Amino acid sequence: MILLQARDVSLRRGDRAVVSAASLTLAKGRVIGLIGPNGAGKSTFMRLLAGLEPPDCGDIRLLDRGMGQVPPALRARQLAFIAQDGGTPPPMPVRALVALGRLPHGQVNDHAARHPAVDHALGVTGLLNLHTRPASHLSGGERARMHLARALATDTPVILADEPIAALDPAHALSMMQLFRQQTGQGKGIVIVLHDLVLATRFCDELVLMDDGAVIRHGPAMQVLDDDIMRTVYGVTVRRVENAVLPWTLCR
Ligand SMILES: Nc1ncnc2c1ncn2[C@@H]1O[C@H](COP(=O)(O)OP(=O)(O)OP(=O)(O)O)[C@@H](O)[C@H]1O
Repeated sequence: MILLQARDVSLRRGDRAVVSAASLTLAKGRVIGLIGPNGAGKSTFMRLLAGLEPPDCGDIRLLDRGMGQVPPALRARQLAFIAQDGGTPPPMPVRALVALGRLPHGQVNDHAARHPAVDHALGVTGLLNLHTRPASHLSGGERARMHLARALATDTPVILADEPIAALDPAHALSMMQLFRQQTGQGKGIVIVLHDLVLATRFCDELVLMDDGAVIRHGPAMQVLDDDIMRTVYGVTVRRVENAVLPWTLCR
């Protein structure tokens, strides 16, 4: 079942084509890693996929409707978007902020804060011990987990996460990727913007590689990330290393 599909979407900012005829198909139970160098257009493409702004041309469908036809309240129950930089959160307790994820379901205040989905989201993101702390006091990594918890509390079939592990230490990055993976067992589809190509290769079913606004490759990681692409797109060479913890290293 296709949850989200973009076909040939483009967007200009000023006189620049920031996204050029980009396509992506997200099926139920899949994790797509959206990768590419800085400035490739990943965050802009994610905003289009999230319906936060319409493309200049091309078509985006969420479940069975054109994105423009999905009422905002329904979209909020079908798709959760975790932005790259959520900014400093308000000084409300973590639990109350995560409970805002119940808003699209019409649940507010104590009713929302006591909802089992909120406890579940706090539990799986490891935030139960911080749930009374003001959200504004969290570290960058804790904040990233809180934004995921809020998305999980909404319980949407589609999750779009823009660099959700950028601020996480290795253990939390791993557990966050495992958590995304587990969500697919519940039928969700997930698109994650990632710069960590090791984790992208390990946890994503498919990679979509952008460069200069365009999707230049998509498919299984081993097909997308060959030495030629690493050199031409990322400007690094890959050196294979025998008997090392990682079997390869990157060099400039
Ligand atoms: N409002 C804007 N006006 C003009 N150019 C913009 C605007 N917003 C983004 N851009 C440009 O569009 C390009 C794509 O930006 P985007 O944030 O989508 O890239 P990205 O792949 O997510 O990058 P990163 O990995 O650094 O987060 C960049 O060159 C950026 O400077």
